[in-house]
Amino acid sequence: MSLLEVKGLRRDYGPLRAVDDVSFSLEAGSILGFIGPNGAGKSTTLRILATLDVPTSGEVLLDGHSLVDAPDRARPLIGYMPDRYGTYDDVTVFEFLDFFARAYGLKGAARRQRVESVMAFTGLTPLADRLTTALSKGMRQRVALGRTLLHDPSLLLLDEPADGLDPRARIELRELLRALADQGKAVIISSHILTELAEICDTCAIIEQGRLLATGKVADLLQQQEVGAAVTPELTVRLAVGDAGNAVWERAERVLLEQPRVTRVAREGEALRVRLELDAGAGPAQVDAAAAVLLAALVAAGLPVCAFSTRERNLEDAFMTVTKGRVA
Ligand SMILES: Nc1ncnc2c1ncn2[C@@H]1O[C@H](COP(=O)(O)OP(=O)(O)OP(=O)(O)O)[C@@H](O)[C@H]1O
Repeated sequence: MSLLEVKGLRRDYGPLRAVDDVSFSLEAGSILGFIGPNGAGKSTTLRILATLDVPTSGEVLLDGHSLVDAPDRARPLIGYMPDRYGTYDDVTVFEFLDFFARAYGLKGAARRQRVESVMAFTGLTPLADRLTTALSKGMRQRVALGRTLLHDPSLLLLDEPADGLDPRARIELRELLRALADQGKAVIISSHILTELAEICDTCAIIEQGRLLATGKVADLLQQQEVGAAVTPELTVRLAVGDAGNAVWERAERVLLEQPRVTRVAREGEALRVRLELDAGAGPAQVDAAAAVLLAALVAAGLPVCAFSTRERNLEDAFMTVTKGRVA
């Protein structure tokens, strides 16, 4: 049996079905990305998994304990970080974590040791005596993550933890989450920042309007979406235009739009983004062949191509295909 089993979860708010027949399972040591646009039902699902809300119907088993029938048994196994978390005024990082360690019933030397080990893991030790209100968002978020780790839970539920973090803090968060998974914890992380989840997660669940549209390993999800759906790779073309101006860019756009597989050309700063449409099931070889035709056409027209690259299909493309582009 998996560490977490979610079966037919539903949550109605009056006439609104916020979560609609959601089922998935999660193994210890793995990271699941929960992707969906605003209002998709991510927070509601995570709140139910955190035992802060009860489902209208369905069942959740955590290590065999029902979250619905025996939430008290399951709670010690859960660490939950909501999308909005606060800290207290006039409290240092150490005091904040120590306060929650007391709340978890840790005592004496064991408590101090636990707080110190959580601070060391999250890189907060040098900031132990800083007021939490004086920290950057990335550091405050680490304090919040540290708080969820104090009782050494088996399942971590992190609601949009990467939201508002700068790129460096995101990379550091990713490394922390990977280390936690390596310790055997199961992690669910929700986000609408798709590309970032692709690098963090082992598996992904795409949710929209309360329903799971696709679940699976990130690599399988990408491959599945390519089978049966038209493949729409993008190319980036840069021209050594210098001061010659718009005429050259416009000529390049015209040449590209005359090519059979090109569906869209857009100028983005000093580059052209070119969208191709290939037949269902097309692979990297077909993308390369189509790209070679375009490059030859540009060069034959005497255009000064200085860079030309294809973009790999990523999780964002899979998401757009699954949701049929209804959401951004
Ligand atoms: N307590 C509530 N009462 C009524 N409706 C609610 C309640 N909580 C959530 N909803 C509605 O349920 C739907 C799902 O909301 P939820 O917060 O789970 O989405 P989400 O995917 O987490 O989105 P976001 O990224 O915006 O937080 C939304 O339509 C929301 O308005």
